Amino acid sequence: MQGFLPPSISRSLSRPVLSSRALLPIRARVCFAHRPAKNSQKPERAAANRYGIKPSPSFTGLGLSIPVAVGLKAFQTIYNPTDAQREFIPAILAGKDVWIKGQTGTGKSFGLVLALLSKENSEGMHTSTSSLLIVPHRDLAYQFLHWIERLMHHDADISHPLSSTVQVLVRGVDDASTQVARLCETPPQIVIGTPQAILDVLDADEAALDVRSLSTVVVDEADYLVDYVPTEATKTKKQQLEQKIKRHPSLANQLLDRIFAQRLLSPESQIRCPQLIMCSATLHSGLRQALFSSGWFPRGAGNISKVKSEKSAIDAMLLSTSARDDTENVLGGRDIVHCVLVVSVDGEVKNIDGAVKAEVAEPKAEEEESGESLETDVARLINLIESSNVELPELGEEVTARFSMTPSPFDPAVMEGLATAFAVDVPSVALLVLPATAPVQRAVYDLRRLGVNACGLDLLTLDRGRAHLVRAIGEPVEEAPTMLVATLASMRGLDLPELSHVFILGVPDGQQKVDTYLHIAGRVGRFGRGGKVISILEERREVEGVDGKRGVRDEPGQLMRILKTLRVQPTMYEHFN
Ligand SMILES: Nc1ncnc2c1ncn2[C@@H]1O[C@H](COP(=O)(O)OP(=O)(O)OP(=O)(O)O)[C@@H](O)[C@H]1O
Repeated sequence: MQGFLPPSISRSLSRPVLSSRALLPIRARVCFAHRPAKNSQKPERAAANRYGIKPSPSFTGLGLSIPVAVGLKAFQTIYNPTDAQREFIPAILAGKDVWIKGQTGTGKSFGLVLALLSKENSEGMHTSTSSLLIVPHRDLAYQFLHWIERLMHHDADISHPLSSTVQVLVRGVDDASTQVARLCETPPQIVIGTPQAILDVLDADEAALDVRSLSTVVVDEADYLVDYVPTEATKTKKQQLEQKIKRHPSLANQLLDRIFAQRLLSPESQIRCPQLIMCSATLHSGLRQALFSSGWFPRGAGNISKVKSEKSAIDAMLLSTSARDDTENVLGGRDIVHCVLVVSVDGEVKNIDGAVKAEVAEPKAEEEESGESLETDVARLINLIESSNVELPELGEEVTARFSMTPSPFDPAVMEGLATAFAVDVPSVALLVLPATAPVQRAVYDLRRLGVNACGLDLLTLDRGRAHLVRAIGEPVEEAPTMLVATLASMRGLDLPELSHVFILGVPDGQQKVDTYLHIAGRVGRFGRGGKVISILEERREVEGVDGKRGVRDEPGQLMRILKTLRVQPTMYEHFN
């Protein structure tokens, strides 16, 4: 890292100036040369002693630092790296620019964390920030924070504060000046933030986060954050998009332009800039072209290690019907079942035409096995409604009062269908994904009134929200099954281990509908687990447009086109046969 530092900062470093890139073979020695003097025990041994175990050689063999490999013991299901992690972790540690593409839920983001923590000195205090991790939304930032806390601060013995390892920059929690003060007081090894919040801090005080001292910049969910023109767009559409991007570049583009400003100014020179890592389940050729011409990478881009992991780590996890390398639309998860429910104008809920019976018999709820049917489900639902807490304390009295007097934007029949499907099938936690601009609180209110234990997805402030990150799979849950409500803008990349069902209201909107569906569906079926994705749609109907013209809205038709691209055949949701 120090190779990039301005002389003033390099001089101020108390530790020896060594390049992590050049010193991979002696990484452990470099990493631990800077532990606090009070601890004379060799850091490798100290870290291993905390658990009385040796870290897995399969992880340390990749160059992960010993404390990180030991910290993995806090994750009781992680024993060996995936093939993809085996490929990209050494590439990152060697300082290469890397693009990582692989199915949802295959450990890309987690592997990134392991690599970033193993770069430079992962223990003790830091003089400047070495890694910047750019994420699309705050909940993903908190998920990364939570992983790092578990990996590096799992033990009361650890003397340095979490804020010296990692800090989060997101809007709506602290203002920029508080964040600046915190960064100056304790420069963390890693900063995780949304583009907007990082730009806010840079505008408030550029020195608080010196981008020239960064050794690594990571963009997670890169295709969501970075501007690009899809190759399949028509010529006119391409021209429109190119102009729009020129006039209004995304915040991530603005941030990356700022970080790589020197290289953009003199592309021919060999100015050393941070290594740049792009990661997503969907890195299309349009984005790859945009990255090649962005100027952020060194000319020629011969240094890029392209890691494409569909076939390697996760052979066992490929959805057999949808592993299509050519379209780049690959669904993670072997056992994801896709269901589509259509709600008619008069409120009837049924499976979409063409849905097939589930191939493998699903585990049946006790009451179904005893011969009871949907009537029992409905009775259970009515019970839930009667016993539900309609005071909605988390929403506040004022909001509750306002909602009780205003009509809901959600179709009541659709919400009822959703509540029934939830009541009859969800054992623990489900996620409801709304369109990007839909009001989350209103959906929570409507669902609560239907007896659903709903709450807005919030991994920061709600204890029970955060609990969903921590709880181990299969751990008994005390509270009633929960429906976490999020929008399309806030679900990318999230990993909630106990999630079994994702409900999608309507058809994913936006430019890349197929990708969006794939990312939503990818919240379940992670790391070999199963799951159900249930879309709830209005039946095809005539609607009046904003211009007063009448048209047809055909949600079932639109969704079937998406599923066809993914080579997915909808499965019957048996409760609605
Ligand atoms: N080597 C491993 N062995 C077992 N489990 C792992 C391993 N690496 C990661 N995991 C687990 O896999 C889950 C998914 O990881 P992660 O969120 O990194 O996937 P992802 O590929 O980034 O997904 P997405 O594309 O949706 O962002 C996490 O619960 C993580 O703890």
